[in-house]
This record gives sequence, C-alpha cells and structure tokens, in this order.
Amino acid sequence: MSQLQDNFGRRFHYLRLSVTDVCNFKCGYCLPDGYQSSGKPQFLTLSEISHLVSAFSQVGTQKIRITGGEPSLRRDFTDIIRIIADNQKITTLATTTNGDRLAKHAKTWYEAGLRNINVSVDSLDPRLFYQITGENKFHQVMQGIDTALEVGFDRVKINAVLLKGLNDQALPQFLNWIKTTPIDLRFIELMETGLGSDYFQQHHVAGRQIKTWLLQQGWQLDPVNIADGPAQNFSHPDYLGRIGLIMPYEKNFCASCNRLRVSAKGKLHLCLFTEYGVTLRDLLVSPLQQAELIARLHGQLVTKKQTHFLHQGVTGVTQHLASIGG
Ligand SMILES: Nc1nc2c(ncn2[C@@H]2O[C@H](COP(=O)(O)OP(=O)(O)OP(=O)(O)O)[C@@H](O)[C@H]2O)c(=O)[nH]1
Ligand SMILES: C[S@@+](CC[C@H](N)C(=O)[O-])C[C@H]1O[C@@H](n2cnc3c(N)ncnc32)[C@H](O)[C@@H]1O
Ligand code: SF4
Ligand code: SF4
Repeated sequence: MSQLQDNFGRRFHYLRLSVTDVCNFKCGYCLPDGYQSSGKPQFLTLSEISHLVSAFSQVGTQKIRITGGEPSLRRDFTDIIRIIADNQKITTLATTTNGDRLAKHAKTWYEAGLRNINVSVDSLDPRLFYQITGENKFHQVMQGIDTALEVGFDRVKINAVLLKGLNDQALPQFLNWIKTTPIDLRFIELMETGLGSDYFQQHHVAGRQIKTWLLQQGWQLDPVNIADGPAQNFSHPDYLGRIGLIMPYEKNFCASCNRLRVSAKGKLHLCLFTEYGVTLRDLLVSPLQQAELIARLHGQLVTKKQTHFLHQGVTGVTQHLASIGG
C-alpha cells in the first residue's frame, strides 16, 4: 500500500491522535477558563480507534502520539495504549500529558506498551507553575516524572512553553536540572490560537535568543534525524539531558513536517492550524471500510498546504491546542 505523501514530497509516518478535548488544568495559553463542557462528549471509541490505527498503519504510520486535552483523563486510557501497542506496524508509541496522573499510573501504562512520554512543565518554581497552569500540582507532576524515569520509559521529554514575563528567565534553573537528569527538555515558542490572541501578544518570545546563548555556552546542534520532527536539538558533554527548541515562526519550520492529526471526534487535520477538519468517523464503523478510508486519506493529503499562515495571524479552526492535541 502506498505511503501518505503530499504534493511537496513530504511523507507522513507520524500520527498525533487526540482522544479527548477534556482537561483538568487551566494553562493560560490553552484553556485559561478550564474545559467548558457542551453536553455529553462523543469521543472516538476503542473500536473506532482500532480501525483508524489499522488504516494509518497500512499507509506508513509508524509512530503514534496519544494526546488531548488531557489523554489520561479517559477511563479507558490504558486500553487505548494496549490497542495501539498491539499493532505491530506501530514501532513508537508515545503520549503527551500534564503529568497529573503519572505517579499513580506510569507503571500500568508502561506495561500496556507505552514507551515514550512527554510531560508539560512550564516552571520549576511551584508558585509560578501554579500561576501558569491554574493548578497547584508541581510536586505531584515532578513525582510523576521521577516515577516515569524509574519505570524505564525509553524517552522522557519535558515541554515548557516559553512565556515572556513568566518563565523566560528560568533557563539556568532548567539547565541545573538536566545537568544530572537524563531527560530531553524542550522549549516551545508560544503559538497564537483563535482564543489566545491577547495572551500571545503579551507573552510571545522568540526561541532564537536561547539558541544563540546555548551555542555560546558550548551546546552543539545535533544532526537532524528524519524522524525527529520540527525540534532543533542540542547536546553538551557536561549535561546528561538535552535541549530542544520548537520555533514555529522560524523560516522553513514546516519543511520537515512529518505529522498528521486526528481530533478526538475523528476529524483529520492536515495541519495544526488548518481551516477545517475532514470527517473520518463515517468510515470507522467496520473493518470492511478500510480501503475507502485509506482512499480518503490519500485524497486529502494532496490538498495539504506547504506551511502554516501564523505570520499573517491566521490561526485556522484551532481555537486552542486542547481541541486538537498540540
Ligand atoms: N506548529 C507546530 N507545532 C508543533 C508541531 N509538532 C509539535 N508542535 C508543538 O510542540 C508541542 C509539543 O509536542 P509534543 O506533543 O511533545 O510532541 P512532539 O514535538 O511531536 O514530540 P516528539 O514526538 O517527541 O518529537 C506541541 O504541542 C505543539 O505545541 C507541528 O508540527 N507544528
Ligand atoms: C495541548 S497539550 C495536550 C497534552 C497535555 N494536556 C499536556 O499539556 O501535555 C500539548 C502541548 O501543547 C502545548 N501548548 C498548548 N497551547 C500552546 C500554545 N498556544 N503554544 C505552544 N504550545 C502550546 C502544551 O504546553 C503541551 O505541551
Ligand atoms: S496545555 Fe494541556 S494541560 Fe494545559 S490546559 Fe491545555 S490541554 Fe490542559
Ligand atoms: S504548522 Fe502545520 S505544516 Fe507546519 S509543521 Fe506544524 S503541522 Fe506541519
């Protein structure tokens, strides 16, 4: 079966699958007022997820990241992990979490087949963590990270959104942490979203200045691995951890785009900032629909745009990243 490819020669072997829009945190850049429910949510069922993963795996998907909202809030989260891990073509299974449930469940998730975990930690100062996320859970999240390291996950990455006036002076504190802890720390430039425009104006800061500083301090840019995605990664002989920078406003950021997204309600998003999602759910009812589903994926891929239009302030259908999983 032919691989998913767009008109710019980019191949898509990485699926970011959102399994819920619901979240229990209130990050200022994402859901400052918390998750607003509008009736009983109808998120993809286990059976639909299984059909979806099967189709994507037949057209080249090797890596799946389960995301949300907060994916671990789903009561069947461990079953979701198991179903995806059972697919032999998926060689990398990851999740991105706010870490709230990590200390309690890391071992169970690992045993179900999860091997890579990204945890969002915007500050190492408990008070600032509370201020940014709306939750006083810094110590609980850090305990979760320790548990994940003990359990033996292949990769533990930490995501921090760079925020002017909040955590943009915290680099030394973060560096101190990764000196002796083998984690990958990634700074993500704040991205504008439909509902996050004012926050963006107030707190956006470019990651480029961190790059310049790191290079001055002897950090070296790692060679690009085709499976890496858009982060630029840096290593230093005196540090056990690594640093990654995700800078979506940099030139050519999208040239290495290798990922597609499916929302918790089963819509395909060709870009994080696409203008619309394409319904897949009608083709997730039965395994007999796989050929039709695959044909729809191929048909959509050729319409994927070369880049996002964030520089012009066009944020597409994405009101906040909890709606599509970042
Ligand atoms: N604009 C843009 N931002 C992205 C993209 N991929 C990741 N990001 C941003 O980086 C954040 C962190 O991503 P993660 O969920 O940790 O996953 P990842 O960057 O794909 O991580 P790895 O799989 O470990 O390379 C996302 O929530 C987004 O904010 C992308 O393709 N485009
Ligand atoms: C939407 S969350 C979903 C997973 C989980 N709830 C978490 O926070 O890790 C995924 C990632 O998106 C990032 N994110 C959310 N809104 C963002 C924005 N406006 N700009 C940049 N990153 C953002 C978060 O920091 C998080 O690392
Ligand atoms: S970034 Fe993640 S934890 Fe924070 S509000 Fe959004 S979905 Fe929730
Ligand atoms: S912004 Fe869109 S096109 Fe660019 S890397 Fe992200 S998903 Fe791909």
